[in-house]
Order: sequence, then structure tokens, then C-alpha cells
Amino acid sequence: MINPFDALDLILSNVEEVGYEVIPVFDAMNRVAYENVKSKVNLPGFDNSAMDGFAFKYEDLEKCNGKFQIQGTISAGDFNDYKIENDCECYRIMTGAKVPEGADTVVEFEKVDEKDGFIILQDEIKRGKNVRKIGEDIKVGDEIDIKGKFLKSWDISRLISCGIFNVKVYRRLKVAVVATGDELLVPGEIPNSEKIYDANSYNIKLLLQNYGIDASYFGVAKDDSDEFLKLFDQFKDYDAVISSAGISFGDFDVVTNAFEKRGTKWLFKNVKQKPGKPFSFALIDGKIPFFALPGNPVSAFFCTFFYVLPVLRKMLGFKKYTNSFVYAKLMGNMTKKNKRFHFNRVSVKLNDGEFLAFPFRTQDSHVISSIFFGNAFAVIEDERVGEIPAGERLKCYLYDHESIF
Ligand SMILES: Nc1nc2c(c(=O)[nH]1)N[C@H]1C(S)=C(S)[C@@H](COP(=O)(O)OP(=O)(O)OC[C@H]3O[C@@H](n4cnc5c(N)ncnc54)[C@H](O)[C@@H]3O)O[C@H]1N2
Ligand code: MOO
Repeated sequence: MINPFDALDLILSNVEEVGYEVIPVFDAMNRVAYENVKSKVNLPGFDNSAMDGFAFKYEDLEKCNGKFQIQGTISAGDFNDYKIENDCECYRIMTGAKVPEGADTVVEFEKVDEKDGFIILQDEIKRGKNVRKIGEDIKVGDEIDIKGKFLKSWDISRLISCGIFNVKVYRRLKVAVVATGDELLVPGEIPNSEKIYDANSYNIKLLLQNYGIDASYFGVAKDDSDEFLKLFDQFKDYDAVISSAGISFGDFDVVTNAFEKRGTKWLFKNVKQKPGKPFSFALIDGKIPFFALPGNPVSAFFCTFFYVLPVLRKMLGFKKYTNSFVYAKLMGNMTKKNKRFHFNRVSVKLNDGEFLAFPFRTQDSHVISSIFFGNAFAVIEDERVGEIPAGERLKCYLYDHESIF
């Protein structure tokens, strides 16, 4: 059986980035930039004052004994041609206003004595103080390194400030999500004591929404492989398909049976892991990724987090598409019975600069509370069995970064 890390690498090596589209920058939040861009402007656009004060020529300081005559007032947005024409002249200047020609330093109002149209500097001042230089932040034509970045508000603001109003982004992904199982009810249907709600599909759909993917929910497919096979006509319009359940060894395991009838080969079937052992992967018609997740809600969630999301992030052009992890100190004993890799639900907390991992009381794959309780999957190597004692440091893959604080 393939190990989980090799399985992930194998899928990643079989998918490619999608193409791009050009969209207004205002709509580019949570989209991935397709290429680096060049600034169209200097920032700042001209030498301007960082303070309300007086602008003067630093060279004059000694010969004028720190005393300057005020020539006028310059406000932000005033672009008249002000100039220091003679020795010992200065201008009143406001924050953001253009520094007059010849001046190179600004002293704040509160650091001068002002009288009869003159100022006298009270303290020493450095050359260039309080002047924001043209192009100090970015110059016209400088490259903005955004390729592969998942654009946030501050990135959009950066682009706008650089005069960029249209941006190339990776196109959106079209993903199909389908649950299988005669025992399932579509969320919203009238409760029935013999049936359970499809808890997987919405988790998957909403996890994808974080990346701007509006996945199509195909509802619940019955345990009838001929019926399931009919869906493949529709799947061909998608960039990826995600199913849950019907993938292990049961007589009615519809996904397994449909693939067998269709003659589609799995890249791998089953992974040496818990939760999610039945997880399998194929390329439909040699190109469309098909993620066959197990039905147990914890298994389906783990496989979406560990496999589907990094793979979709790669397809979406993310520069960093892998999951993040920290090493955390285990705060309670755990036991491990089999020789699979375990990804146990823990709640990681940052305490005094140290990550602590509190394990959930049970690690069974049907107990949804464990996902709700935790924020990370702690990895235990395949060969280890028996007690995993408190105090050990474990690699923990975080699925909810904010809750560690
Ligand atoms: N003989 C064997 N049986 C099983 C094995 C095995 O190796 N040999 N593996 C077990 C493991 S591990 C898992 S995990 C499950 C997963 O099997 P399937 O992926 O085929 O899923 P089902 O059997 O159809 O369902 C499992 C479980 O999950 C519930 N379920 C299914 N879909 C949903 C949904 N959308 N929302 C909520 N709950 C769902 C379903 O009712 C079952 O209780 O197989 C073991 N069996
Ligand atoms: O793989 Mo299953 O999710 O171990 O229960």
C-alpha cells in the first residue's frame, strides 16, 4: 500500500496549473496572480514632506545660524513651482506636500521658534530629515513580485497604488462534489431515523470556497454503479471531481464498481493511513483528477485537507501549495494499534512560545466531534505501535491556524 506522502507527491506530479484570465484588480481578492507586474508610477511620486513644518536647504544652516525667512505656505496637492531662490529662505509645508526646489530638509513646527516671518531652529537636525524621496518605496518599471500569490486586500491596495487596474489571474477551477450511499439524505431534507445527512459534501464545498472555488454539488448518488456511470458525461466539463464513500470493499461500493465497469485504472487504491485508508485517485480519461474519498466524515475531511486542497492549490497556481505544520509537545498519552501512518486530531495551542498538542479522547473515523475539537492532524509514523507517551514532539498539520492562539 502506498504511503500518504508518496501518494500526495504522485497526485501532484500528475496535475498542471490552469490558464489565466484578465480581470479588474478590484475583483482580484482571493485569486492567484498569474505573473509579476511592473509599477506604472514612482512611489512616492515626488519628494514630499513627512511632517507639518518648514522646508529649507540644509547647506544654509550654518551660514544662516539656524534662522530662515518664511516665503509662503505649501499645502498637499499644491503643485506650483516653489523654489528656494536665496540663502536663508524656507517655506511652511504640510504633510504630503511637494518639497520646494532647492530644499532638502523639513523641521517640524514644534521644533522652531517662529516670530515676525522668521523661524529659528531650536535643536540640531539631520540632512534630509522628514523628506520622503521620489521612488523610495518603488520606482516606475520596478517589478512587483506577485506571481503565485493568493491576493489579499493589501496586495490589491499595492497594485492600485502602483497604477495597475487590470490583473492576470489563474482562472477559477470547476469542481464537482458528489456523495454516494443509499443511507444518505441531502441536507435540508426531512429527518428520517434510518438515514443520515450527507455531512461530507458541504464540508468539502466550503473548504474549496476559501480558494474562490464555487464547487457544484451533485447531491447524493445512489449505490447503483450504472446510474453513477451516467454522471461521467457531466464530469468531463470539470477540472476535478471529488466523491465520498463507496470506495472500499463492500458489495455496494458504487465508486469502486463504476470504475471497474468503466475500466478506469486507479493511480493508487488505498493508502497506508488512518483516517482515510480507502482513499483512491485516478485521472478520468487520462486527464481529470478524480479524488475518491472514504465516507467516514473524519476520513473525508482529512483526505480533503491533506490531498485535495494542496493539489487544487497547485492547479490554481499557488507558489506555496503545501500544507503548513508545526512541531508540538503532546499533552496526553495516545495509543496506536496498527502499522499505518496516523493523523490524529489534536488541538494545538501556542503557550509561552511553545506549541502544545492536546489529543482528542477518541480517534475513530466516524466521530465528527474530533474535527470540531481539534485544529490539527498530528502525524505518527507507520511502524510505531503501542503507547505514544505525553511529552513527545509531533509534527502537526494545522487546518485552523487562527485557533492556536
Ligand atoms: N472489509 C473492509 N471493510 C472496511 C474497510 C476495510 O479495509 N475492509 N475499511 C474501513 C475503513 S478504514 C473505512 S474509512 C470505511 C470507508 O468506506 P467507504 O469509503 O467505502 O465508505 P462507506 O462504507 O460507504 O461509508 C463509511 C461510513 O461513512 C458514512 N458516510 C458515508 N458518506 C457519508 C456522508 N456523505 N456524510 C456522512 N456520513 C457518511 C456511512 O454511512 C458509513 O457509516 O470502510 C471501512 N470498511
Ligand atoms: O481509514 Mo478509515 O478512515 O481508518 O476509518
